[in-house]
Amino acid sequence: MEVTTLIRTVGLDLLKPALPQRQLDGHKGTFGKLLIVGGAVGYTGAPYLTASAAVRTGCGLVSLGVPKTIWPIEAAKCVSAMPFPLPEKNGMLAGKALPQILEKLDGCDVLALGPGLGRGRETARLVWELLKTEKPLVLDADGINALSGHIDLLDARRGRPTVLTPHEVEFARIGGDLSRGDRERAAQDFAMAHGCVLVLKGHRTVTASPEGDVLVNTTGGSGLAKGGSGDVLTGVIASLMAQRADALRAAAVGVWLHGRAGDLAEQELTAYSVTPEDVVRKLPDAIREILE
Ligand SMILES: NC(=O)C1=CN([C@@H]2O[C@H](COP(=O)(O)OP(=O)(O)OC[C@H]3O[C@@H](n4cnc5c(N)ncnc54)[C@H](OP(=O)(O)O)[C@@H]3O)[C@@H](O)[C@H]2O)[C@@H](O)CC1
Ligand SMILES: Nc1ncnc2c1ncn2[C@@H]1O[C@H](COP(=O)(O)OP(=O)(O)O)[C@@H](O)[C@H]1O
Repeated sequence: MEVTTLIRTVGLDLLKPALPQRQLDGHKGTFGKLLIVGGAVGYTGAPYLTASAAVRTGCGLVSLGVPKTIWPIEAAKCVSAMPFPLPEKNGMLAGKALPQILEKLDGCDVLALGPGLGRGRETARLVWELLKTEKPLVLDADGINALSGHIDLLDARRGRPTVLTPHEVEFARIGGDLSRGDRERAAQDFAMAHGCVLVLKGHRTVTASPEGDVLVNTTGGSGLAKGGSGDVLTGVIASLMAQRADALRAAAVGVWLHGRAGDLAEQELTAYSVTPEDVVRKLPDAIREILE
């Protein structure tokens, strides 16, 4: 089937109605419960960045499941989220962690899976099992890598809200075709073929929906080209989904906010000196621009 690509640029017309409302008398449960699963020995920053960004973007309750060896680090860093320890093997989450993750997920609205997870056989199997959840899912980093050769597990989620956030190398690993040099078309083809919202990261990130929508982002620059920036983006998108934004809007607003926060951080600190933590710190100013 030939699909006409209608490419739209993300602007305030789309952003204003898509940002979840804050009910004045809402309590923490009103604003959603997010479970983040990730982290490994060597990747302690990634889950911390995801959790910080999720809290800063408005999610009511953020839980963070990490391998037990790194749990004391996350517990010390993430005072506004709730890190908990999980069984591990070789510094990465073990298959034995599955029942505990599922129990926690039962009480949550959204799962964000992958930041800093590492690439091992057992963690991949864990990802395969967690893909079966009915809950909305944001899959990033090594969560995406675990899909390599197992894309049928993504296809089986069709109809359930699923956002994938690959950079170009991760996109290629799961069958994304950039050989024509057309990022918009490649993202659209993938999203439609696999029934997910696909966020193809990079300068001018492309967000595509299973229905064929293609949204091109205009915010963000080279200050974001640092390890950990993508982990921040995952937290922003998952937080918006926990606040009941649908997957496409959460992805489009999340990408814009993340890029705009990066731009504002660059203005203050230069593109050289911005860190992913600075991007998290600038999220409130980016949110304010949508609200005003
Ligand atoms: N603080 C922490 O804890 C952090 C933890 N992290 C965790 O590390 C894990 C591995 O994630 P990863 O993304 O670093 O590794 P991988 O998937 O092998 O690909 C990366 C390589 O691909 C290449 N590349 C080429 N084009 C590219 C493009 N457009 N966009 C991006 N990359 C592009 C480029 O290679 P190069 O150009 O150097 O040849 C690049 O080096 C994962 O779990 C993640 O969450 C990180 O988030 C960092 C902070
Ligand atoms: N030059 C750039 N312009 C705009 N955004 C960028 C640029 N370089 C990187 N980014 C953004 O920064 C993030 C990097 O994510 P990723 O490559 O997954 O890094 P990591 O896994 O280390 O966090 C993505 O959201 C990407 O779109």
